[in-house]
This record gives sequence, C-alpha cells and structure tokens, in this order.
Amino acid sequence: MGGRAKNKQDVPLPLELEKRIDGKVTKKLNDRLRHEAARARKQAAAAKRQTGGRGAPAKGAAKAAAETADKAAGKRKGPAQSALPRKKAAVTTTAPPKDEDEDEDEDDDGSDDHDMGAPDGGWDNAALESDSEPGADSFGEEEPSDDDDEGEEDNDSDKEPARMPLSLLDGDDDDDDDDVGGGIESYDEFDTGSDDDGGEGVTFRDMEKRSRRLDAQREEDEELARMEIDEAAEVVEGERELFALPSAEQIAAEQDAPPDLAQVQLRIQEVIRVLNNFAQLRDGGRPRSDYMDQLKRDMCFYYGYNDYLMDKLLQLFTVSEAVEFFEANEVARPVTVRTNTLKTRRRELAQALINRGVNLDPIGKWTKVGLTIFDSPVPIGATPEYMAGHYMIQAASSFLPVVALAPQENEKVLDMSAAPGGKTTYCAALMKNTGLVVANDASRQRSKALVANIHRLGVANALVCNYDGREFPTVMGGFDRVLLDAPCSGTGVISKDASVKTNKGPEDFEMLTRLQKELILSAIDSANADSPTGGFIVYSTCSVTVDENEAVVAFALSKRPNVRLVETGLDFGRAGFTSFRGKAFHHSLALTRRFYPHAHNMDGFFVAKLQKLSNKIQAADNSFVVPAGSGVQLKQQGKKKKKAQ
Ligand SMILES: C[S@@+](CC[C@H](N)C(=O)[O-])C[C@H]1O[C@@H](n2cnc3c(N)ncnc32)[C@H](O)[C@@H]1O
Repeated sequence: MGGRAKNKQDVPLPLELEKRIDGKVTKKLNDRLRHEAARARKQAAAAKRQTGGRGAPAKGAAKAAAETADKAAGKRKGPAQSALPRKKAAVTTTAPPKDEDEDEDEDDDGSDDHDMGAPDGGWDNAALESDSEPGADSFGEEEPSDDDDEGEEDNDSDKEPARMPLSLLDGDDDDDDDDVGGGIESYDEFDTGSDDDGGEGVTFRDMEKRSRRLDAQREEDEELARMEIDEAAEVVEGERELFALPSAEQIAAEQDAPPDLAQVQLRIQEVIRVLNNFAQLRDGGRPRSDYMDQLKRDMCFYYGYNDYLMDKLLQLFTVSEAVEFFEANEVARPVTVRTNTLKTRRRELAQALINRGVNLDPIGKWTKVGLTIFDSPVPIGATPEYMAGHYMIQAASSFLPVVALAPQENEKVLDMSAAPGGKTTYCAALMKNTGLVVANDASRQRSKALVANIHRLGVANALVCNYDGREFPTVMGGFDRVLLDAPCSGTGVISKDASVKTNKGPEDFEMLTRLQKELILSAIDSANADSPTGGFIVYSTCSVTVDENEAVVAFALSKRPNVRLVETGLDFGRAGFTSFRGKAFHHSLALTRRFYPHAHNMDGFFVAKLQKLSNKIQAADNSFVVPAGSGVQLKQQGKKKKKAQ
C-alpha cells in the first residue's frame, strides 16, 4: 500500500517545496515572492530616502531587505537536499535586485527552511497566501540603517534566518494583497513626511528640489515595476526549465530515507508537466521512458498500486488523465439507491426518505429510478422503507447493464452471475414480475444474499440456481435475453475495494480473462436468436482494463460470428477501444461503452450489447454447428430422434 493510500489526507508541503508546484499554487507563491521582493526593495528605497540617499546606510537596508525577502522565499545555498529533484535556476528566479546579488551566496543558512512553511491547511493554498507580511514588516523595523560593513553583513548572513511565527502563517491572500497595498501607502506617507524637513516653510527652491526628488522617486518606482515584470517572466520561464529528474544516487538515497509524500507528489506533477510539453521541457537528452519510469515509480508509491496494475492502467489514459483516475479512486462515489418499482414509485420513495431527514436528488436524466443520497441522519440500509423492499442500495453504474439489456414483460431472462442480485431484481422490476428471471451464480455462499434480496424486494418471477456459468447451455437454454455481469478484477471499483491495487497480478488477469471468454460464449449460446422480442446478450464488468472488456468481446465476435454488437441504448459513457496497443479490434467495438469514476462520477464500468442473429454457426468447412443452449439444438435433436424412430 502506498503512502497516499495509507494517508488519504492531503499533505502539507514545506514552503520550499510549495514554491515549485505548478499551476495555481505556484502562481500564488510567485505572486507572493514578488510582492515580498518588491516590498523589500521599496522599503530599502524608503530607507535610502530617509537617509537622504547617502549611499552606505541605504545599501545596508536594501541588502537586509533583500535578505529578508530571500529568506521568506526560502532561498538557500549549499548542497541540495538529498534525493530532491534539483530545479535549475530555481534560486535565481526569485533573486533580489542586482546590487544585492553579490551576497546571494552568503545569506543562506537553509537548515530549517522546512519549518517555515508547513501549512496546517494541507494541500491547498491557504498557508501559501499568508506568510509574507510579518517578515517584511519586522524587517522594516529591525534593520539598522547604518550597517554597511561587509564583514558584519557576512557574519549576519551566517546567522539563523529569522523564522516567522507559525501563528502568522495563517492569513489569506486578501490580507496579503491588502498589506502590499498598505505598504505602498505607508511608503507614500512616510515620503511626504520627510519633505517637511525641520518644519521649515516651503520655498520655491524647495519645491524644485521636491519636484526633482519626486521625479527621481517615480523613475525608481518605474524601474522597480519593470524589474518585477522581468522577474515574473523569469520565474515563468525559469519554471519551464527547472525540473530535472533525480539521479540514480538520489533515487537510492530516497529509498533509504523515510517516505516523503510531499516530495513524490510534487515530482509527479513536475514529470507530468514535462511529459505534456516534452520538446520544450525535457532535460537534455533524457528519453521519455526515463520520465515515464520515474512517474510510474512515484505513482505506485503515492497511490499504492503494484507495478503490474499501474502499467496496465497507464496504458488506458494520458498521464494527466491517469492521475485524475487515480485521484478519483481515492474518493468514495456517492451513495445511490434504486427505487423498487415493484413496490413504490421514486417520487413516493423520495418523499418518505426526505421525511426522515434524508438529503437526496435524482441521479441523473438517464434513470427514472435512481436517487443519490447526499446525507442521511438514519442508516440508509436500515430504514423501514429499506426493510420493506422499497429500494436497493445499488451503485449507479450497476444500473447500466440492465438498462442496456432492457428486459421485457413475459420474457425468459438469464442472469448468469447474479449474486447478490442488484441486477436480477432490477430485471424483475422492469418485467413487472412477469415471465422468468433465472438468477444463477456459481457461489452458493453469495447466493444467500441474492435470495434475501429477491425476497425483500418482492420479486416473484425469479428462479435461483448455482451452476458454473460455463456449463449453463447444457443445463438450460433458449433465453430471450442473457446478462453476463462477469466476475472481474474490479479495477473500476477501487474506491470501494482498495485491495485491488495490490492483490491483482498477471496470473489473476490471465485466469479472469480466460473465464470471461468462456462465460461470454456460454452466455451467447444460452440466448435464442429466434426470440420474437429479444435475442440479446449484455456483457458487463466493473473493470476498466481492455483485456477484460473489448478483448473479451472481440474474442466472442471471432468465435461466434452469429452475433454482432449493437447500440447499448446508453447515451453517455465513452466509446470502447477499437484498437489498443497496436492491436485492432472490429470497428463495432466503438458501440460498447466505458464509464470512469473521474469522468462520470460513478464506478468504472464496461457495457457491451450483442444481438444473436442465428442459432447456427457456420464452420470453416461450411457445415453448421449449433452450440448447446440456444434451444434450437434441443428441437433438432428431437427431430433427429423422430426421424430415427
Ligand atoms: C460482478 S459479480 C455479479 C454481481 C451481480 N450481477 C449483481 O448485480 O449483484 C460476479 C459474480 O460472478 C460469480 N461467478 C464467478 N464465477 C462464476 C462462474 N463460473 N459462473 C457463474 N458465476 C460465477 C461470482 O460468484 C459473483 O457473484
């Protein structure tokens, strides 16, 4: 289990690290750093003016201002922290103005910088937006104006950098902006005050002097503004080139060190940024595979997947979308219920639950029986309505195969792997308790819940049995519709069962896909192509891997040319893959539907609908094979028997 999996709470980052994060956080941080640098310079300029612009003292103030700004920006020298990816030019992008650059190497203590910024608020921007003013303000008060001794400055620079009290790290961005504005205002006031030297009356010459000083001041301000803009551009540009993959030594050191989730999360973002703009942001000649390898390592650790599954899932998505998928798997899907229309109507059920204080909404336009439960003061699996069978707690995705199957009244329907019965009972409801639903499941144990649900929901047209689905055609056949909600790896329901992340290896997928292929052939063979109303088979899984979905359906199409894919009737979801990793599937695979937690806010799911066109299969030698199960075979055998008699 990876760090992220163990600790779903977002990770507070040290300021030092926050500085490097792409996007909103980085922008805010950069804004803050620029504010601080500008404020420091302005304060230095103010100090300079205060001393009449007489060189040395102002220089000391400016240097101190720059030092404070740099410290606030986490600027440091010395060896990079072990195993941290180095960011080229990261320091220079937030550097103070030129006249202070000479001291850049001296102002670094760096030992405790991580203490500065670990925000309590976690991985949001709150703490980032807070902690600039106190340092800058205290700087303004603390710095002696007459310290221009280089030696002393050097010594000062070796001192422990002043740390901001943690209590001061809790402000917000607005405060920050206000204070920047406030700084400028007080600067103006201060400056105006300085003109009233000695309380002398204002003379024309004074006015000229003041005017010249104001002009000089304006020029200085404009220069500062230009520098700020240049600096901002430099930061953006710098960031583009900053990230470098860790060296082998750094990776080794990282493996020996305690896990650092924040660092890994940061690197995931950086690598994705590089991969998304590889030509511009790659590090020298490093190939894409180096970045992918690092990304996989980091994501396995951060999200807690084994290498095999990580590889498999990364094949499905762009790296950015893969992260969305992994993130969505860390969040529970909304609780949803299906109204049992054998006993009530959705409106009545909703009213009854609302009367109990339940906060709910319809799931969406695509279903007339689903409700999303946002919160409930009572356990939703123990209300009187639940006990009375007015609803089934059922994932929204689990409605989809039944919607696609669309069983009709008086039909004969097979649910080949039915336990615990969410789909069986939905079929029965759509069929208004008419016809027959054969609810089969190989597991006797799981069938107990199936039977219980059938009873609770008042299903009267179901027959429960426990065959291995692979032998079903030899047991019973001639179904109008067959649902195969196949046993699968569960990669679509990781938010419900995180053990999938680590407990599925190649042998599981091999075993499962073999079983799925055998089951789908059985499901096809159990359907009657001559059904006046049906002849349909729906194959579904709660997995997102291609092996268990498109590849299984493609296999079925190749082995059973008497079926074809048809529209599922689901007007959302993504089209299935028609090719994957160099392998082309039949173009009709686009008719299958994929659902993802990050895209559809429901469990990952796959739905394919097949129509059986004939009960016979034409063999290579042009003879016809009639597999057991369709019902036709029995008739033919009967005919043969009659002939023989
Ligand atoms: C995804 S679950 C079915 C969920 C069910 N359709 C529902 O909606 O409640 C897969 C089921 O397949 C059953 N199963 C596994 N191997 C089987 C086999 N060879 N034949 C029939 N059922 C099998 C499992 O016992 C499990 O209950």
